[in-house]
Amino acid sequence: MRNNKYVVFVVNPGSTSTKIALFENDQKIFQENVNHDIKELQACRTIHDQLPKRMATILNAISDHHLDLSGIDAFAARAGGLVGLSGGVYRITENNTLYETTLNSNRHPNVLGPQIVIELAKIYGGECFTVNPPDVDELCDYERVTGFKELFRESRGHPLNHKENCIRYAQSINKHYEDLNLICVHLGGGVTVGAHCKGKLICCNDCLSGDGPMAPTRSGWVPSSEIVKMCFSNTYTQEEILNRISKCGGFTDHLGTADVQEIVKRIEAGDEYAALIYNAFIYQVAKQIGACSVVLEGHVDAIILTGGIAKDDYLKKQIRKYIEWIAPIIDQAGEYEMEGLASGAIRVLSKAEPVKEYTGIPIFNGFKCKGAPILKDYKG
Ligand SMILES: Nc1ncnc2c1ncn2[C@@H]1O[C@H](COP(=O)(O)OP(=O)(O)O)[C@@H](O)[C@H]1O
Ligand SMILES: CCCC(=O)OP(=O)(O)O
Repeated sequence: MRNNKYVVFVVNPGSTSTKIALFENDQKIFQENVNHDIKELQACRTIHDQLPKRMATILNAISDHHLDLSGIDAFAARAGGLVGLSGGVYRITENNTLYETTLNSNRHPNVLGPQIVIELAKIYGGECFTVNPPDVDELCDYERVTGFKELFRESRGHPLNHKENCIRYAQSINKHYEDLNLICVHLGGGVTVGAHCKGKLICCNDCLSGDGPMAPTRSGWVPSSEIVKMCFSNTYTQEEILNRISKCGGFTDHLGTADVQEIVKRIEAGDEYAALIYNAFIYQVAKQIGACSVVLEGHVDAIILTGGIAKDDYLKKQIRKYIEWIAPIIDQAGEYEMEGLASGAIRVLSKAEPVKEYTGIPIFNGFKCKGAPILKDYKG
């Protein structure tokens, strides 16, 4: 502690950026967002090969900005690559199951979070946590059912940012998150559109599995039979196809960049193909918002737009035309992931909330109804 305040350093490795921030209690005293060149990241064979670059970015920022980490209480990082789990704050240590699981996952750069904070804690001291990881799973059963009896849908997205945005919006109108029905739209390197029904994220696209709208670095939905044909064409490796779905599909595939500001400049300069792709993206996001409004049976208190792309005025103008009839649109462009990570760590440090230990046992263990296949037959 410093001056009776908890000191927490936050690390957020995203698909297009590394964000860091320093908090004293709920006061953010420093934040830096480093946007990486997507081609440079893709040149790394695995996500784990990105670690030295991301680590150097962070250590340079600490030294360039003379950040004082003395008396640090905790490091909090976005993590990922876990099985479906309940929401909350999870401990990270060098030999716990959570840490080991992220070492063995290559799905998204957020799996680097635990390694980064463990290294920082070795230098500066302090405990390590992650908060509401992307794998938090509160889906309703209808969301899980697919047309293949051995496959079920999982939730993988941005619950940290979704929930922090919903909580803050609820507070702004003197209500509780648990009293409202909200649609939260995270528009970042990955894109998720979720229906929050009285405090539970009951419907959300899995943005790492080709589900939902396309995104700067994700394919989104693509007809399955066409992908199957590509898989068996002897032209692509499994890794190449998976990468196109979850790492370099979407804007990167079509336009060679994940940078929306660059795409908007191209559109303004008359690039018709860039306009087609970006307008189709806006249409796909709007369509998913419509789907969420149906899930909530039309009782939608607000639609919250968040994430880096929500800063784009053109997108906000265009999307409004499709969705303004559903509910008020709340502009919360940017994100509250850093605040969500810091406040989770502080809740645990101050004993306002118990810390959880990750077990590696998935929260969903099969449908409860008579006649449903037993879980070992499913592949999530
Ligand atoms: N001012 C802006 N206007 C439009 N797009 C932006 C702006 N700032 C960032 N973006 C876009 O937002 C996306 C990254 O969003 P962000 O929420 O920071 O993502 P992540 O954490 O997933 O890397 C990128 O496509 C980036 O080009
Ligand atoms: C694992 C899903 C989280 C995600 O997609 O994050 P980014 O949008 O930061 O890539």
